[in-house]
Amino acid sequence: MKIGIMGGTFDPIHIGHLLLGEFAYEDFGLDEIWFLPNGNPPHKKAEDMKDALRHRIEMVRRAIQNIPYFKICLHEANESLHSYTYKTMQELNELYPEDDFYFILGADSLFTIEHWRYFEEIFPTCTILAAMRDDKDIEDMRMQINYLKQIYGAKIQLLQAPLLEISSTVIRKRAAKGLSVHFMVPDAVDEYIKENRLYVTKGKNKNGFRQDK
Ligand SMILES: Nc1ncnc2c1ncn2[C@@H]1O[C@H](COP(=O)(O)OP(=O)(O)OP(=O)(O)O)[C@@H](O)[C@H]1O
Ligand SMILES: O=C(O)c1ccc[n+]([C@@H]2O[C@H](COP(=O)([O-])O)[C@@H](O)[C@H]2O)c1
Repeated sequence: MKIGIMGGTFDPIHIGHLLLGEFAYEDFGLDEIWFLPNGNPPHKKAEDMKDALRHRIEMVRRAIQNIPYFKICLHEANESLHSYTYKTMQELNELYPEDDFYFILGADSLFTIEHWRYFEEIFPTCTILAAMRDDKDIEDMRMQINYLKQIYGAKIQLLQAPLLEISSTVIRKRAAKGLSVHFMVPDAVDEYIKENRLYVTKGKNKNGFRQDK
């Protein structure tokens, strides 16, 4: 099978993530997309992420529940260990030797990938599908893709999905102010955020969720 891996913090999952999954699925003829919530991402503050994993996972579950080719992969769902993409991808290749993996990411991730742990070891494990995002224009993307291909022998393809200026940060900020996040997240996620009062209180709330300034 051809499996797309949509890795993220998903704090919360939003329609930008889902559209990347959908376009990767169609344009590259993938069989399944696995949403991979990271447990304890090394690049985000541990104290900010504490206790939030359960909610992040539940929001992913609800967002994808009616789409048969979208699955959740809990390989990194461990709060007490840092999750590193090179390690996860090596392990997924060992667990599923018959399958081909496609790691889906946005432009911001493509431009910082050289700062990831043992990033060169990611390239033999998958094809990267890189989508445009925000301020990066297509020429910058093409140059970065060619650079990573030439220097590291990476397999990278441009993923052409609709440009959406949407981020989990904006959603958290709006929810914190009591503003609507309707249409930015699926209805089931919107309801979950409201029911659990995620992102709402001043300082850190009882769920340990981040509060953005
Ligand atoms: N609107 C978007 N367009 C393209 N790529 C996106 C978009 N939102 C997220 N991504 C990509 O999805 C992956 C997971 O993103 P993540 O879960 O960190 O969401 P985020 O919106 O970037 O979160 P935050 O605002 O908290 O940093 C990353 O590779 C990121 O580049
Ligand atoms: O392995 C690393 O060092 C590493 C550093 C930064 C990000 N990542 C992965 O990149 C994906 C997108 O990350 P993020 O921060 O945008 O949610 C997600 O799967 C992270 O685990 C991985």
